[in-house]
Amino acid sequence: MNDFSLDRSNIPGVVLAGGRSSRMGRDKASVQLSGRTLLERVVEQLEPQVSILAVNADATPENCRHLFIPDIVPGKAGPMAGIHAAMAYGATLGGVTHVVTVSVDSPFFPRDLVDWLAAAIDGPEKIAIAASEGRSHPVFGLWPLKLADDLEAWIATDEKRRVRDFLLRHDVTEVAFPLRPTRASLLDPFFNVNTPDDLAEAERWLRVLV
Ligand SMILES: Nc1nc2c(ncn2[C@@H]2O[C@H](COP(=O)(O)OP(=O)(O)OP(=O)(O)O)[C@@H](O)[C@H]2O)c(=O)[nH]1
Ligand SMILES: [Mg+2]
Repeated sequence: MNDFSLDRSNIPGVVLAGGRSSRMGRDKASVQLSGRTLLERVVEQLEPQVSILAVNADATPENCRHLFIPDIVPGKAGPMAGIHAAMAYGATLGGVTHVVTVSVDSPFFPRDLVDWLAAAIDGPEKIAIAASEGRSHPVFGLWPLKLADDLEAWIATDEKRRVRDFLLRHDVTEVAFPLRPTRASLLDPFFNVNTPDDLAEAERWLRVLV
């Protein structure tokens, strides 16, 4: 019998806001979507879902008013470096087993993200990852702190450091989220703002949200 029970009241949240933003051409965290930065929107969406919130990147984002945790692995090593920093941060807090991560460039992610990811955790080494429309979104995950050492070793040796390759090593559950009804068509809640065109599309979605 599995007697592990995740403490839902003690899940820290980390916004991954690093990377190159090469497709956007400027730092995505400080890009404005209808008068507010992507970082502010994502922080506001995550804050009520977690016990404490931190912002992570390889370098401090502009005008960041939140608790900031830098990547420990240097050199813009990719999202897994941010997830590693998030795990290390979780380990500095008492009684934490899992930490949740979200991406700074997905402003419409679900308000019940953490509840549903948490419901899928049935062991201290289980990872839960979000999915929609049959695709997984592994940057939206609930990560066991127990995997921090394995992740650190993997980052040091894996050349590509793809999130999906790390997941292949571990016990992972995908949690499928529904599309969000709007006044227009259905919105994928994990819609990702990578380019200036995506930003214009996000502005259009904002106008039809209900
Ligand atoms: N901490 C940290 N986060 C990262 C790093 N690289 C990407 N991310 C985050 O991972 C998520 C997915 O990033 P992408 O949109 O794939 O890539 P990007 O580097 O931000 O942008 P592109 O250069 O256009 O690919 C976002 O939340 C990024 O902020 C990194 O080196 N460190
Ligand atoms: Mg992206």
